[in-house]
Amino acid sequence: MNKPATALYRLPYTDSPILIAQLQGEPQILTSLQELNGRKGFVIAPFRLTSSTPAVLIRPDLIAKGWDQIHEVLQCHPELKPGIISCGNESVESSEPILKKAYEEAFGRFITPLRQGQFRKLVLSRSATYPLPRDFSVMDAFIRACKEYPRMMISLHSTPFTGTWMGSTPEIILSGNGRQWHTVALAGTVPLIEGEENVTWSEKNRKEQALVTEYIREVISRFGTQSEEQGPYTARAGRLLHLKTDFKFQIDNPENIGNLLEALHPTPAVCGLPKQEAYDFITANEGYDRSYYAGVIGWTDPDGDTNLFVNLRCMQLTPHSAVLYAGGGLLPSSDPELEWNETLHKMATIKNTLTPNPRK
Ligand SMILES: C=C(O[C@@H]1C=C(C(=O)O)C=C[C@H]1O)C(=O)O
Repeated sequence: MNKPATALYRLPYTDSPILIAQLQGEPQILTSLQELNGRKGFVIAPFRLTSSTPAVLIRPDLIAKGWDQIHEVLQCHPELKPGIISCGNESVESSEPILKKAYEEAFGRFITPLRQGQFRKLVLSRSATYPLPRDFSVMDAFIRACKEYPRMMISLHSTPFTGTWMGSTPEIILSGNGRQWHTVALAGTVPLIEGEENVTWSEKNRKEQALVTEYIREVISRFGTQSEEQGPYTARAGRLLHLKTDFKFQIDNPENIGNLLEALHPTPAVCGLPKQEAYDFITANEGYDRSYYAGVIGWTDPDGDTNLFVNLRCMQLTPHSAVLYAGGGLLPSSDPELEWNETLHKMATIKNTLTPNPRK
């Protein structure tokens, strides 16, 4: 029998994780984000829906809140324990020079149409595979991520359809309840150096983020009333800084947030502009499958709180390896070396949780 579908997550600025588990049957497969209208559960949706990467909804047969309750539940239901413990020793590590060469080639495919004016922005991403350290415990990694990244949403989810993923994302796609909703335009990245959060943002970073703001403003104007905008301001995410604009808005019918989600996802923070063309271009030219990276994860409840995030700074776990994912927004002025370094910095967010003594 398959292991039950589970999701363990910790919201930003809280210290109380939540465990959701479906005890009977398989999670529901969704054919679009719109199908979330009126539905409750933990969502795992890919960047692009395919038959091998469906969107799924974990039905909350069991909900445990806080470590005490979670430990109690795991004692009664050991089958819900996140199961990956490393078997070590497989040689799975991707070679960095090979990865960099593939990235530079993809960069070349992306930058040409950007410079020809076919796109205003394109997000280029990549993956890298690392062996899991001997005795790796995913639960320990989750706890380390919770401690290390108090401002991020930490998640660890596993279903027979989607596999096991862990991540620390800084990006809300949609949160709220009743009529009050919140989303963000998050883009532009620099490393945090000696804790200094007061940085001057380059023209490229400001432009990149402004394009996301413009897009989200337009989507909200179609769905919401009374939108309030705050930003852009500098927001810390682990050892990185981003530019962020908050949108607070009202919607009349929270039953239909699936429609809004379908319109928002994927935003130009992970895709590009114009949206559909960028989406098709990325699918055809990025050179790998993003799978659940840059998709949507989180809790949705038409009668309570909804907290949905973009699945970033994440990895897929197998018994031997972790596949890490990261990307960044390209504009016509982008430089390949800087963009490659940005993917290294972003990957380090989740890579640092693999071992007990990460790089400081
Ligand atoms: C694409 C990622 O992050 C997104 C892209 C950013 C950028 O291009 O600067 C910044 C934050 C996120 O919206 C990622 O983490 O992989």
